[in-house]
Order: sequence, then C-alpha cells, then structure tokens
Amino acid sequence: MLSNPIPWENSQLNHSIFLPLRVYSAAESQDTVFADVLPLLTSLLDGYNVCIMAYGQTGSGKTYTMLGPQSEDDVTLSIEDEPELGIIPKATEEVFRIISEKPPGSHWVEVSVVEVYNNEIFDLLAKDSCGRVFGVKRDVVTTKEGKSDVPLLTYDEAAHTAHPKFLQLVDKGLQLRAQHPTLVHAHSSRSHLVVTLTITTKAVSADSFASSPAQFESTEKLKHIKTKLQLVDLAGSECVGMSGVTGVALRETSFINRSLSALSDVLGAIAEQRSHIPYRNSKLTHLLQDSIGGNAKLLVMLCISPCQKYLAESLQSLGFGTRARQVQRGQVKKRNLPVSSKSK
Ligand SMILES: Nc1ncnc2c1ncn2[C@@H]1O[C@H](COP(=O)(O)OP(=O)(O)OP(=O)(O)O)[C@@H](O)[C@H]1O
Repeated sequence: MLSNPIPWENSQLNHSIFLPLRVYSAAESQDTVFADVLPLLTSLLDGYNVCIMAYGQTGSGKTYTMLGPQSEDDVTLSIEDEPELGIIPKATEEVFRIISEKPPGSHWVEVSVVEVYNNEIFDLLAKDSCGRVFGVKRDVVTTKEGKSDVPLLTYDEAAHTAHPKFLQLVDKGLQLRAQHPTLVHAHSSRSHLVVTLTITTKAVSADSFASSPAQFESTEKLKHIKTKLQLVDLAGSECVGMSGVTGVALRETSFINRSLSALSDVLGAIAEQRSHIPYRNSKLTHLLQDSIGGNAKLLVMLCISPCQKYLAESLQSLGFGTRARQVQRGQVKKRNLPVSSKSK
C-alpha cells in the first residue's frame, strides 16, 4: 500500500503564516516530502520545541514516511538507498548539520528512543549488564516546572558523532518494537515510536550582554536552554472488523485506538483554548506534552490509503487532521538567548 502523506502544520505560535495544506501523491519522493519539513528544524535553535508525527490507518505508510523502507526479513532500516530514508533519519542529519555550523561546544544533542505500547513507555536504548539493548519500562512525570520528563530514560550523547551511528541506534530500537501481523498489514507496528532529540544550547543571559566586555567576564551567567524535537511514528488507527485481530492483538488495538483518541482530545482542547488540557489521559500525550502544547510547533503527516475500501478510515484520518489544523495560534515567547562563543 502506498503512502500519500498530507502535512498539516499547526502551531500555537506567533508565526504569521500558516503553511498551506499540501498533498503528496504516492509517486513523490521522500526528498520532496522532507523539503517541507526542513524549515521547522531551524526553529529548534530559536527555542521552540517541535513535533513531527505521522498519523493514519494501519498499513497506510506512516513508518515508510517517518523512517523509510524496512527490510522484509527483520525490521531494520534499509539504508542502501539513502534518498529513500524517511523524515526521522533526514531530520536528524539536518539537525547535526545545523549544529556543526555553530561554535564548537555551544550545542549538543542527546537521543532517546521509546515506544508507547499498551499505554506503557519502554526505553528502547536501555542496556543490560552485558551491553545488550532491551526495552525497560519507564514512567512519565510532570516536573515542578510543568514539563514532561521520563526519569531514568537512556540518552545517547555520542549519537551526533556520525549519521550511521544514529541509524544503528534507531535500528536497535526498531528490533524491540512490538509488531503483529493483521489482515491489513503483515508487519503492523503495535506501538507508537517516539525518537526524541534534546538539543542543549549553551547560552549567556541577555543581561550579561548589556554589560561591558570586561564586566561580562566577571558577571557572566551561563544558562542552558533545552529544546526537543520529537519524531513520532504513531501506531495505526484501526477498525477491528478490517484488521481481523483477536486476543493479544485485539487488546493492543484497543490501547492504540484509545491513545489516538486521547491525542485527538488534547488537540481539540488546545484548539478550543480550554483551561485544562488532558495531557495525562494517556502516556502518549503526557510524553508529547512539551512538543504539542505550549512553546511548540507541530507538523502532522496524514497517511491516507488510495484504496476505496478504506474510505471510512481515510475520512477518520482526515477528521484528525482537521482537528489538528484548528489549533489556534497564540503569542508564545521565543526562548533563544545570545550564544556564548566559549566552548562547553
Ligand atoms: N510512498 C511509498 N512508496 C513505496 N512503498 C511504500 C510507500 N508507503 C508505504 N509503502 C510500503 O507499504 C507498506 C506499508 O507501509 P508502512 O509499514 O509504512 O505502513 P504503516 O502505516 O506504518 O503501518 P502500521 O500502522 O500497520 O505499522 C510497506 O511495505 C512500505 O514499504
């Protein structure tokens, strides 16, 4: 089945231009899709959190759009054909490229890979005592600053040293990701995959720059600003009658559909500017809280099946996109500060 991703940017932002709705045909290249994602990435260094997610029914091309083609035998990324790589590897490479142009040591990146399976968070980079990667259950909490955090989550700091290293990391995570064959898709992902790049910018408070250079040396107040890029390959929304699942897979489907509906509820609450946003109704929305609400930019790639028999599912996906598009833009504070030229 081929993907027809439709990007919908919504932002609660002070940006004056709303990206027009863009529809891609199945024949359009991954590079064409990525060209529309690219402008969002520079926002990370301007202090915004960014979330890019693929939504759609099972088998419609979300994993292909976000990661690229996967080999048939195992679930590893097929990387011989680099142009075919999806948004996650391309965006990561671009973030590392942008940072390489900054003063050495002024920015650094940490990578985490988690899956949300049956409303539980699993750390896909956690290692056992022999260095083998295995999924460990983690929890998501709200910090006293109101941010979402996953205590004890494994971050790979070295990931920025080389692009292939990042792909190996994601591959390791993918091998642990829950899959189950359904009538619609033989390699159906049964969990939401969330790859997070946390970018730390070493900055100096603006007050310091108001001082003379001599005073600056002595009164310098270093601050670290963290922004998050969350790249999400959602599990497929699914009609049980079509996918024919039973037993364990049926339970998974129920968790998937509930978390997707919680995501839709959160977007609805943001759109209506409600005082309470129900982030904590699911682990997925709690985990994504910082990059879908507040100081954030969200891009939704809708993957729509071209098959007429999936019309109901396609309309359901378009309904989700409509809700995402209704999120209103408000005034949000930009958090970037003058970057220190000193190294880390
Ligand atoms: N644009 C495309 N070009 C070529 N092949 C594609 C394209 N989009 C999807 N495919 C292929 O279609 C199949 C299903 O795609 P994919 O695994 O991305 O679906 P999915 O939406 O992630 O499914 P699930 O939610 O069940 O995990 C895969 O074999 C994938 O390689």
